[in-house]
Amino acid sequence: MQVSKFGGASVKDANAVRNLVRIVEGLEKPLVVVISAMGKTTNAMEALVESYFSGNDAELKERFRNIIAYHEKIAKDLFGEVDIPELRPFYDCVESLSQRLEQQPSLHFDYEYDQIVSYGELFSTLLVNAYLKYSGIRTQWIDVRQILKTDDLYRNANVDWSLTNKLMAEAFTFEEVDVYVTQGFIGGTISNITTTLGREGSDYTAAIIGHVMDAERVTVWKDVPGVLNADPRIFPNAQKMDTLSYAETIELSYYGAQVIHPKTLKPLQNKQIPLYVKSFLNPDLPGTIIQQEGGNNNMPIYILRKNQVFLTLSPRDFSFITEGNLSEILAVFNEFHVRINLLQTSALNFTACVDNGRELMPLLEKLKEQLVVRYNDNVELLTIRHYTQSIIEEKLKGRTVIDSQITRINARFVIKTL
Ligand SMILES: Nc1ncnc2c1ncn2[C@@H]1O[C@H](COP(=O)(O)OP(=O)(O)O)[C@@H](O)[C@H]1O
Ligand SMILES: N[C@@H](CC(=O)OP(=O)(O)O)C(=O)O
Repeated sequence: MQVSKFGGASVKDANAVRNLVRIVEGLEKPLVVVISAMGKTTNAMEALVESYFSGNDAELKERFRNIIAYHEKIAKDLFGEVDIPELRPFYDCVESLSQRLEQQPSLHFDYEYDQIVSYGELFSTLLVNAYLKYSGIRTQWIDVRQILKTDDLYRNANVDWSLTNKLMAEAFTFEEVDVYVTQGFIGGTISNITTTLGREGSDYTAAIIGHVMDAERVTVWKDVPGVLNADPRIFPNAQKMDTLSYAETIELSYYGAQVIHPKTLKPLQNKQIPLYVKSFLNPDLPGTIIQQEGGNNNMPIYILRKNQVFLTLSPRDFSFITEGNLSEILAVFNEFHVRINLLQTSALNFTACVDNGRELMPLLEKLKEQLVVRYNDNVELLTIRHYTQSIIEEKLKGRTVIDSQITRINARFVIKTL
């Protein structure tokens, strides 16, 4: 069997869904199709959670209406009308979200987040499944929360592999079914409480299913021709790489190349399942193949992480940074779920480049209890893999460098945002 994952951009409107159906028609069966929320729905869902949590009722209602109207328009464009039995499951799901939003939130933000944001994937899979069926494909919709089991670390849940193995093998039998349609990004605890796997986690879901079901291959369908040596939105001359090793790809995603979620590679590498990154705009093109032995090219690769904050922490009493206080500082970052993208230490300073998210301010408050905290926001982190001196000079021309870290393969620079 195979697994194909379609991200938000590939289901952003009715034409995109029709294109997905054409691709699915052409793919070898049996097949599991993993789908993300439509377009930018997860961002809209996050905004909905903010309104819900802050108790802003007017804003909540407005945001809810907009999300439903967006999905309804896609349904209307696909089916011509919305009052049809095929769309019943979708409307039941809308009703269930509406009822949840009527209730008072608990005090647990991450829990509430997962319960609400997960509707993005439920809506998209219900609509796409209805349209695949309507187009004559033998599909079945699967609620992934019943078979992808996790712990209850909301917003960043960990997979329970043995339970997931058992439940997926029981669910994906392919009896009178050619294509299962299921959700990326979300899972469920053993008590059936919804969890999520971390933003952009649908690639990871495809890899989990591929691993558990011993898939021949996993394909992620993107709006780019494959993995490029840079983000084409930032570096327009970016070139596609035909093959990559798992190891090189995991490095790229670790440093922040948005195209693949970093957790995706391990489940595939462990079973030597090839990962294809292909364009849903040009499905006949070969894309990038990621497997054990990738191409042996040393093409320079550029990864720019935007919206970073550069932190400098120093002990209050001039005591120097030791292994002991280092481990305490790192434990605080871990506790607040703030990922360190670049780390350096000196006698008196601990410096780190981190994402500028909602967890940052509470983290800084906690660190200030023990340390002097200084920070510089509005910075970016540029990583150049397989660099040369002339490439560094070219890319840093006119930029203010705040910090740098150079190893044999990577040159990394914290630079001021232009
Ligand atoms: N090295 C890269 N190669 C290809 N695309 C990249 C790279 N780095 C960043 N991107 C961006 O990743 C986007 C695709 O990934 P993503 O938005 O996560 O897709 P999806 O939401 O469909 O899974 C592209 O539109 C591209 O702008
Ligand atoms: N919808 C989720 C999961 C995801 O992976 O989406 P996409 O495949 O569109 O990046 C998110 O936006 O985080």
